[in-house]
Amino acid sequence: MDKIAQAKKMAAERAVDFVEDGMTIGLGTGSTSYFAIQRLGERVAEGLRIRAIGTSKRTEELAQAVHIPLITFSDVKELDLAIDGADEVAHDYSLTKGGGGALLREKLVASAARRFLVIVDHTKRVHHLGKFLLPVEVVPFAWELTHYRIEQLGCRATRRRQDNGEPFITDNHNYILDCDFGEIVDPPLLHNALKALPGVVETGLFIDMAYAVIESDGEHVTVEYPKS
Ligand SMILES: O=C[C@H](O)[C@H](O)[C@H](O)COP(=O)(O)O
Repeated sequence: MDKIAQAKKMAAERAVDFVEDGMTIGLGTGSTSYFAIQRLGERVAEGLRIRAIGTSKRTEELAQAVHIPLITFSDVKELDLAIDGADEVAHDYSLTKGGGGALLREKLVASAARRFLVIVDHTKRVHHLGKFLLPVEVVPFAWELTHYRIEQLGCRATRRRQDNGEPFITDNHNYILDCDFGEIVDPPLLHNALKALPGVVETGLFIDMAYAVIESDGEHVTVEYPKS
């Protein structure tokens, strides 16, 4: 396992230490969350009783494969904990998410969690967000108009494609526009401007959501609590 994968694994496994018997858990999407799901599966095999909601179809499949019982928001309206990765973490703990296209479900799940644990390797830390293109989920109808209006806000936006060249379609049957705004110095301002556009479903900006940021460089793990 390379150093970055080791860092992701260490951060993910530290997050799973927060999980207690009987909890309801939001399961993130991506290569870092993968390690959390695997570790949770081990603990479930040892007798831990949890119920979980996945943030993508891929995550639901991974959870089922390790026998984590899945529920839906018809069963609960609040989760004890959500664990998820991020594409960037800024100095003010705002996040960019959606590199895997799961941002809408991820934001819904994180917003329902009493504590949202962000798990990252050290390469994800930045001063201001923006090196990683900002994913914005848009409805397919009139996406060209939404694309135009988003670019009018001051970015270059590209509709995400799959490896085979076809448009990437989210689990919610929408498109993703990857937006290059340069350095994002005021994430709430940008988020609000994007959300005001008809056709924008959600942005990958996660602001004031993290309860803890758990970071590893593959040797050490640090836990920061932004809200304390
Ligand atoms: O849509 C994907 C998610 O926001 C991921 O949490 C994010 O892209 C980080 O993924 P990874 O852990 O693979 O770097």
